[in-house]
Amino acid sequence: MVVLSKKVVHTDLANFQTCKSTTDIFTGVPVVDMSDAITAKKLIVEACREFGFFKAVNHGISPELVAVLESEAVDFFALPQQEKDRSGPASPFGYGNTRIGPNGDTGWVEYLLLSTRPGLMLHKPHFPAISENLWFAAGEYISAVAKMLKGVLEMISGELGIGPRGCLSGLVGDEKSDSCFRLNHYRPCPNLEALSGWNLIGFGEHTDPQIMSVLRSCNAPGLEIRLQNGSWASVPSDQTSFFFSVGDSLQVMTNGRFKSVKHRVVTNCLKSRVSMIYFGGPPLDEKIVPLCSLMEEGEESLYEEFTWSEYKKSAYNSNLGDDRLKLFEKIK
Ligand SMILES: C=C1C[C@]23C[C@@]1(O)CC[C@H]2[C@@]12CC[C@H](O)[C@@](C)(C(=O)O1)[C@H]2[C@@H]3C(=O)O
Ligand SMILES: O=C(O)CCC(=O)C(=O)O
Ligand SMILES: [Fe+2]
Repeated sequence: MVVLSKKVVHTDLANFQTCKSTTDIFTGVPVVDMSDAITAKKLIVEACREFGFFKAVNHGISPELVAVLESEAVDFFALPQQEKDRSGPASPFGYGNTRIGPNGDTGWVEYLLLSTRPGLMLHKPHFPAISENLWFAAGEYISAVAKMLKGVLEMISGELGIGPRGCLSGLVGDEKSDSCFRLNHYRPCPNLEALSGWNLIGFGEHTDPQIMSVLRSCNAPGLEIRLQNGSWASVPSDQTSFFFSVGDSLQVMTNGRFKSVKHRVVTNCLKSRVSMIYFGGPPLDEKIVPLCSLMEEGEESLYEEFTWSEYKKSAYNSNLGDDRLKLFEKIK
């Protein structure tokens, strides 16, 4: 048995944030059956208004496609540290280990962050540790998930009665879209919980800056979302489903009708967790403004006008947990 002394906890793990352990499993995550399109679009809009988050089942994505990518990801993270480091440090793309972003954020996580923009995705020589099989599996997975996300955005615009067709879905999954893809690996962590009642943070609280993110993880717990009442809710893992989160850009495009969801990952001392997230972002020069067909008469934008490129730049100057939209709110 490995005994972890208090001293080790204080020295080796001092750079990582912790949070008070919660044992409650949240049972209120909205579940959307994608095979019933009429009901699905209503539920999606309701969920985006209330939680900025929902789980999609019967989504039609091949489990084999997902399993192959997961297995390639597991093999990648099992490589010797030196080998993985040859594809890093992430800046922002590439292999990263415990450092998140450029401004000193840390987490108990190692990851691979890739751009899905054709030119950047193909910059394989920069990432020598990524095998042909992993590139291929990631490419197939990204195409399938981007298509699913486009479908969800179509449903949202249909349900909200906004047009023209493709005004939302046309922004993601296109050649010019600035989307990215991330594989995260949370190693099992020292059992801090037993020692102190606190857990290590794998990925600190934040909102995603893009339009919508699509997350799939293996059957290991850890993802938490912040509810409107301010409490943290632990999302039960489900490796057969996809979790959709509203990002800051969609909050602006709906003029605050949808709220980007704060989320974080808390580590687990027993199971390692592998997650794969597709962040659907718009083209760099796209203006992020409320969709005019959604605005009621006399309604004003809550935000100053900005492009995705400006927002991204500002995001990369911020820390993970910052309220990034605050800088762009109109002062009343
Ligand atoms: C600390 C940071 C990491 C991040 C860029 C940032 O400066 C603030 C936003 C972070 C985030 C969160 C969602 C995604 O994981 C991500 C890729 C993104 O687009 O914004 C990360 C950025 C990152 O890890 O590079
Ligand atoms: O790994 C996860 O489950 C979530 C990570 C996340 O929120 C992110 O990478 O932006
Ligand atoms: Fe996130």
